[in-house]
Amino acid sequence: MKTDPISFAASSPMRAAYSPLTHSFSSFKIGTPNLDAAIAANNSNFYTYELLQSIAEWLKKRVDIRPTVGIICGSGLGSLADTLTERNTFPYEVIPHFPKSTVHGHEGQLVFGKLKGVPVVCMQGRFHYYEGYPLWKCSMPIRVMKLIGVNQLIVTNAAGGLHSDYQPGDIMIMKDHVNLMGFAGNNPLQGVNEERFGPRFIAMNRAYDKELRDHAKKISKDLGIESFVREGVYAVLGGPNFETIAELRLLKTCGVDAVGMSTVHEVLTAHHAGMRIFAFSLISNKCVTDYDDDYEVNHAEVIDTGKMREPILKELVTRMVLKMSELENESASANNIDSASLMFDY
Ligand SMILES: O=P(O)(O)O[C@H]1O[C@H](CO)[C@@H](O)[C@H]1O
Ligand SMILES: Nc1nc2[nH]cnc2c(=O)[nH]1
Repeated sequence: MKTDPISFAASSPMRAAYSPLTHSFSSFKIGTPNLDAAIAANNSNFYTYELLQSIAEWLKKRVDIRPTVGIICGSGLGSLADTLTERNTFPYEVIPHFPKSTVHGHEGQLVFGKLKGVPVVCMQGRFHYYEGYPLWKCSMPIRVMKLIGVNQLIVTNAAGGLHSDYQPGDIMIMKDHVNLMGFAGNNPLQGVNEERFGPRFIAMNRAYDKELRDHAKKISKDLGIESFVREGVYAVLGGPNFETIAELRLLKTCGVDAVGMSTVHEVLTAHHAGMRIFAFSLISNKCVTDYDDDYEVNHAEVIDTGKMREPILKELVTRMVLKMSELENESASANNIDSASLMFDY
């Protein structure tokens, strides 16, 4: 049986309707006046598997490169995509059904190309909840990437440094997150589950791949940048305002090291789809937790820190992509050996 939202709604005696206003689903009994029209209108806001497949096919028809690694560029980090060769760029507004990027420092385009010969696809600009998009819409490109063949994802963001030792310009490898929006009942995986991507309930303790984190630490040593590479916990808030002092003090007592307004919805969607994930924050500003401190964070500073760290981040991401490609080749040949030995067993 198909499990996409529209066929589910059509086959269920109770029907689920999505409200774009509250970003929530509600159930109605069949026979409610105007229900079919309401369902059609509301569900047209939800991407079915088939619609996502059609977006992936649209892209595949226009580009020869078949990437297995995806990269999401955070605020001020879009230049990571400039390193790509054999580039093929699609502004979001030309891709069918894609939202538009509205934030300064997010170019708003999908870039296919090669990094030192490895095929990759880059989101040069992402979607945030505060732009007015529900989380499932913000993370839709991850599912499109999956359907194109991406199974490893590098997620980057700019974040405020809450940990007392963190300085602007530090790089924090994400080992975990606190999903504050999820605490409040807002999650990109809400609604009818699409089993073709992943199961209804997912464990999160291994979402941030340990092996990839270890490789990133090793690469940081090789690059001589280990003195400003940290490992920590990121918390997501809805934004667009930066945090109050009281909020930051609360988060600090909860073990949060860095604060941002993105990434978690993408990680949830990617992990649900079985992707291997490496994520890091560029600490773009300090978080003020002292009422006597007059410093005020601003978005321009966030972007400037990204520019300042551009060369080293490009190098880190390039080396991680090469490592991820190597790991994938190793696991592909291990699988071939496994299936060959199975053939002998029989
Ligand atoms: O998380 P990214 O997209 O890097 O951007 C971060 O920077 C912006 C605030 O300056 C917010 O969008 C925050 O989430
Ligand atoms: N929420 C939040 N997001 C950010 N993005 C960059 N800096 C910050 C910050 O201090 N707080």
